[in-house]
This record gives sequence, structure tokens and C-alpha cells, in this order.
Amino acid sequence: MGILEVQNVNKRFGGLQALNNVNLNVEEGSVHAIIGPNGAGKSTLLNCFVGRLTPDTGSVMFNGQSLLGIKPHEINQTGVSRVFQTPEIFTDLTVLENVMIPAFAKRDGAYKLNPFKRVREEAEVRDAAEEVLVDVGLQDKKNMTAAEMSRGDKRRLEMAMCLVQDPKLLLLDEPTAGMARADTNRTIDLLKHIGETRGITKVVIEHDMHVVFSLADKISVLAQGTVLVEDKPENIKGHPKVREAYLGEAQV
Ligand SMILES: Nc1ncnc2c1ncn2[C@@H]1O[C@H](COP(=O)(O)OP(=O)(O)OP(=O)(O)O)[C@@H](O)[C@H]1O
Repeated sequence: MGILEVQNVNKRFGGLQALNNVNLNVEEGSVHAIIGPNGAGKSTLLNCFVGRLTPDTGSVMFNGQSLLGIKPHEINQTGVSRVFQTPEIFTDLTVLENVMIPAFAKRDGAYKLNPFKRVREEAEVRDAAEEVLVDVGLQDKKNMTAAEMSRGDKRRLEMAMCLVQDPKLLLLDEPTAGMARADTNRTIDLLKHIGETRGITKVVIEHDMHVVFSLADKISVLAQGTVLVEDKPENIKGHPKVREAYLGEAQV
């Protein structure tokens, strides 16, 4: 049984069938990539895992429990964390403070009124945050204001904000979008490192095939809301259905 099991998920926006009987089986501890041309339905699918969208029909099971009808913050509490395409960080706070806030939220169940004042006093939360900053290589920048960071570092910070919540499943929406090659390679190394040290299952949406083939244990190819193939990377490369889906786009 997979840690995340998606069965016959359908989602329609008006006249558009954005997801059409989608099935996905993500094995525990694996990296599962979802690829596909623009508008294929990748983000829509991810939104169905985190409670931002509810499928019209079908099921989404995480660790044997249905995620449908559960609020986003409650899904987060079950161990699902998401890294966004555009980092959602508190630019006025320091790097360390940014990581302490989600740690606090996870421990106490939700953001409380004036959480920051309390966070400051929490040594236990601070220790957890510092540990994660070492993991993502930002320990030297912990006292820097988040606004001052490079784009690549902001994404590492957001990763740290997810990791400090000790997720079982990490969802990454184009983790290297807009990065130069050097930053992309650092991100690949970081994700591999996290896999080794923390054993977190990851679902990655990604357009950059270098990233996909460097990381993925399994790949699902989505086109026009339908999963064309779910297979190991070596069987995806050059697959005729995949080539067809990508006609005129990035080559697989
Ligand atoms: N809230 C919405 N209302 C109406 N249509 C939507 C909505 N969200 C997505 N769509 C449409 O659903 C289809 C799938 O969109 P989605 O963003 O999931 O694709 P994607 O594979 O993530 O694309 P990209 O790689 O460009 O990010 C697209 O045609 C999109 O325009």
C-alpha cells in the first residue's frame, strides 16, 4: 500500500475537465515526480492533496486516512507539507524566526494570537529550528532578515519551514523554477540529503527534466488531466506516449 493513494479523481472547472480519472500510488520513502505539459493538471492535483481544492469524485488517502473534506491546516497536522513555487515567507523576520513560527504552529496545533512573542521564549522550538537550518545549509544566515536573501536561499528557507514540522510527505511545486543551474544543482543535492537523513516521501512537480531524472524513483506523466503513464524513470525516457504529450515542448 502506498503512503499516498489517489483513485479515480475527477475535477472540473466549468466546461474544462482538469482532472480525468486520475490514479496515483506514491510509495513510502520514495520521490514521485509528476510531469506534463503546461495546463496538464499538475497543480490542480497537488491542490487536491492539501485541501485547497476538493475533487468532484474520487478518493485521496494518506497513510490510510482520507484527506477529502479536511481543512488545509488539519491536513498539515497529519504530516503533509507543501513547498510553493513562490516562497511564502515572512520577509521582515529573520531566517531563524521564520523557521520557529511553523515549528510553534505544529507543536501547538495552530497559529495563536501574537505567536511571535511566545516563539521568542521557546528554547525547544529554537533548537529544532536551528537544527533544520544546519540541514539546509542556512545556519550562517540565521540572523539575516529574510528579505535580504537570494532567491535560491529563500527557497531553502521555505524548505526549512516545512522540514521543521517533521512532515511525512513533502509536496514540492517546481522547486527549481527560475533558478540558475548552480542553484538547481544545490537544490537537487539538498533534496537528496533530506531523503537520506530524514527519509521523507516526496511528490515533486517539475518541468526541468534534469531535476526529475536526478531525483525521481517513479514518474507519473499527466496530459490534459489524464495520467498517461506511471513508471520508473528509465521506462519514461523516450516513451512514445510521453513524446506525443510533449510535442513542441521540453524534450523528455
Ligand atoms: N481555479 C480554476 N478555475 C478555472 N480553471 C482552472 C483553475 N485552476 C486551473 N484551471 C485550469 O485547469 C487546467 C489545469 O491547470 P493546472 O494549473 O493544474 O495545470 P499545470 O499542469 O499545473 O500547468 P503548469 O505546468 O502551466 O503550471 C488549465 O487549463 C487551467 O487553466
